Amino acid sequence: MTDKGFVVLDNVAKRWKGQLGVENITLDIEEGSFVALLGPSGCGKSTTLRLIAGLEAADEGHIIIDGKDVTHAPSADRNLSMVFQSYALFPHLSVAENVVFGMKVRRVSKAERAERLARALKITGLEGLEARKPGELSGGQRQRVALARAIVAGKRLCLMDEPLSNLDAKLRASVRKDIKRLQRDLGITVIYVTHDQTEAMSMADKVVLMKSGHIQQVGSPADLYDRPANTFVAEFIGAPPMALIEAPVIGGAASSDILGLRAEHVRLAEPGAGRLTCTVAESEFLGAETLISLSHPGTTGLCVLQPGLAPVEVGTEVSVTFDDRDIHVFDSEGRRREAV
Ligand SMILES: Nc1ncnc2c1ncn2[C@@H]1O[C@H](COP(=O)(O)OP(=O)(O)OP(=O)(O)O)[C@@H](O)[C@H]1O
Repeated sequence: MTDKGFVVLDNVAKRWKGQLGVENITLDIEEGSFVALLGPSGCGKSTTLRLIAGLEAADEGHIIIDGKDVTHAPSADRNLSMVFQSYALFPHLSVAENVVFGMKVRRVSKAERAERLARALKITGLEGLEARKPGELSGGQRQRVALARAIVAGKRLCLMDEPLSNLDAKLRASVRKDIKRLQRDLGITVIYVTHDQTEAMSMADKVVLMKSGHIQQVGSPADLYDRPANTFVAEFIGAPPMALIEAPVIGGAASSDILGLRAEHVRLAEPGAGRLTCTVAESEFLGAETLISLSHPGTTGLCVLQPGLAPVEVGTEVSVTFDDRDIHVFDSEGRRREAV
């Protein structure tokens, strides 16, 4: 275990009546970084966040925040703020009252409240809206109020659980940028739960990808994309996900290895001149390019990207090729063969 990180989880586990929440969670989070907990529904993201927040008690392991063992400390003693997907705003209070509410409870002086409120409203672009009630705001504005409330708390650690999930795609993209900018400008540490890989990949310095209560890989977005630790990571990260191919399909020799290929590394070849002959299963025009999905026995998710609108008919045969250096190799258990 290292004691260097700002937030350290050492072999943390949580179970309910024997049912697994999370297990073997070991993390070392640097101060000032943006860490995304990513994974499919039920993988343990929220449980991990709630353990850090002190909303759940760990059954095993230790949680350290800013050098202090808080494993058994109540939430209020952990010196952090939280933002949830539900906004959790008081409907009968104005924007300003919602933002300063926590400070009032903590008996922060009136002058300081006013100063921190003005700063938070400016940072979140809510100036002029302070007298409105949450019901008179858009979803994005409400989410900004929740962010402003977390900012005025002035904590160095902010935990966010799917804060954008109630917003439409366009708003999500813009609030995503706001959150990232805020985190950078304020220099705070953010631990952010999401099931959306675009959100995690675009915002985080470090992504923690989870599955069934266990961490699969911790790394930068580029690490996860370029050097997935196993086939789960390979198929979870990237749109389209990495194609998986049984080794004998292209290798000739019988092997239980699984090979991975990203769409951008697959090229169309002259008929019969490529390494695989596949059938076009689907062709999707995405605007700048066309995503052509291919079917071939022993492969899943094989596809090729063509610039612009590619005139390829579903059901036709195409030959594809790729370079050996772009092939990822996983063993029969799905683990990456080279060190990650
Ligand atoms: N209070 C609880 N009692 C029993 N089991 C729970 C409880 N909270 C969570 N779990 C279980 O723990 C596992 C992890 O749940 P968790 O909510 O952390 O997942 P998640 O990745 O955040 O999922 P989602 O994206 O759907 O919110 C799940 O199997 C869930 O059913």
